[in-house]
Amino acid sequence: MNGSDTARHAWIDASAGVAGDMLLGALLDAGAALASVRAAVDAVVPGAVLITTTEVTRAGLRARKAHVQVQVTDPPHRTWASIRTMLGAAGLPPPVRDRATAVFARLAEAEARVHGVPAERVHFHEAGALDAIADVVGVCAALHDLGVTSISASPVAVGSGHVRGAHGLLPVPVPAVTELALGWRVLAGGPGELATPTGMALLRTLATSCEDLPATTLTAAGVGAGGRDRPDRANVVRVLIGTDETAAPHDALLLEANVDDLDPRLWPGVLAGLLDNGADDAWLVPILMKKGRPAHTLGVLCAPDRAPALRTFIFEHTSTLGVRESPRRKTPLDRCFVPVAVAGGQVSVKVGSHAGTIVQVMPEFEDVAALARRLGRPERLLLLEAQAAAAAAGLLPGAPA
Ligand SMILES: O=C([S-])c1cc(C(=O)S)c[n+]([C@@H]2O[C@H](COP(=O)(O)O)[C@@H](O)[C@H]2O)c1
Ligand code: NI
Repeated sequence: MNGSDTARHAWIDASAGVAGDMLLGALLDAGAALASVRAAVDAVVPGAVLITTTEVTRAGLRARKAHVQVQVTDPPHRTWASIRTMLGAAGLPPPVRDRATAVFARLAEAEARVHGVPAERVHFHEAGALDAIADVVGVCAALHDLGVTSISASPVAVGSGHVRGAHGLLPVPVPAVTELALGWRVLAGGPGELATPTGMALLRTLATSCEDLPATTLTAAGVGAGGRDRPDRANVVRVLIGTDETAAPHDALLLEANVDDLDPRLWPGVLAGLLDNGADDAWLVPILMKKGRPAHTLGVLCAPDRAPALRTFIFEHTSTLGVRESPRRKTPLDRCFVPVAVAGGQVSVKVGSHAGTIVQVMPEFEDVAALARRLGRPERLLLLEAQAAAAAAGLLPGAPA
């Protein structure tokens, strides 16, 4: 994943439609590493699919086509419940696992409503299941690799007419897309099936608002191709990624809970687990509660899209009966990490700047501690040496960033 913790917003242009492989192609075209995508998909369905890309043209525009080739003969039918288990057991980075699970849950709920069966019993058919796993896990891994922290999307062209599939002739938008589109702006946009269930489930789960391209500093763009080439309109999904270089305040949520009855030995694991699950920060404040009980307030700061997973984590790992939350404005400094050499090794130095001037220079303490252990030297001295090395490299408060 991109090493910086700068906020990155991805805007999906679905004005010509959306499908899972188109979105995957667009994110790979925007710079996501194919190796990261393959590793994530392979962790869920080892050796079952091969993902490649080719450059193609669609109505004369260059675009990247993602190909998902199924490598196994006779793949099994998979229920939503079995896919959820596979995603949970694959050892994916938590944001990838949680986003992919949420997308499949939404897809399964839509199919369940359309077919009138419980979501737990929804089947993803044979090769289609592997295809959908590759698209969903691949897209979530690509977003993670690109360091995307928030997503919005345009209105979606869903198509018109009819399409022939496992259920015979279906009207377009197909029923699952119609379910998934509830609450989103859509238009026909042309003949044929322009939005597929997997593409629509990805968009509806990952994007938090339907909007025109928001004001941003564009840093990357990718074009993902659909299967067919139409002369009248490029059959593509575009992804535009912006980085807020001025580090303007952005939305965050503060989750809080007062707890007076958790075994104190559990708290370090809780705080570490919250950070592993995407919290920006997690801390405890000692308090005196009702009835004179010594207790703690757990505080968790996070991006809004991480709140559902973090709320669940708090309920599973602490004894609280509720979590309150409040919106916060965050103004982060622009940050980057610079490696500096010290006797016997290297330490990463976090450099914070504001309006083009360095204001904070701090060696990463974990690096210092690890090097001190390896060299058998005092942490205090290595910390001073790293600060001196940073200063010698011109990394000083007041210097231009
Ligand atoms: O297999 C099923 S249950 C199925 C349901 C529906 C409904 O709308 S219900 C639609 N389809 C069609 O399958 C292909 C593949 O879709 P992906 O999302 O996997 O790309 C597509 O044409 C759907 O309309 C299948
Ligand atoms: Ni269906």
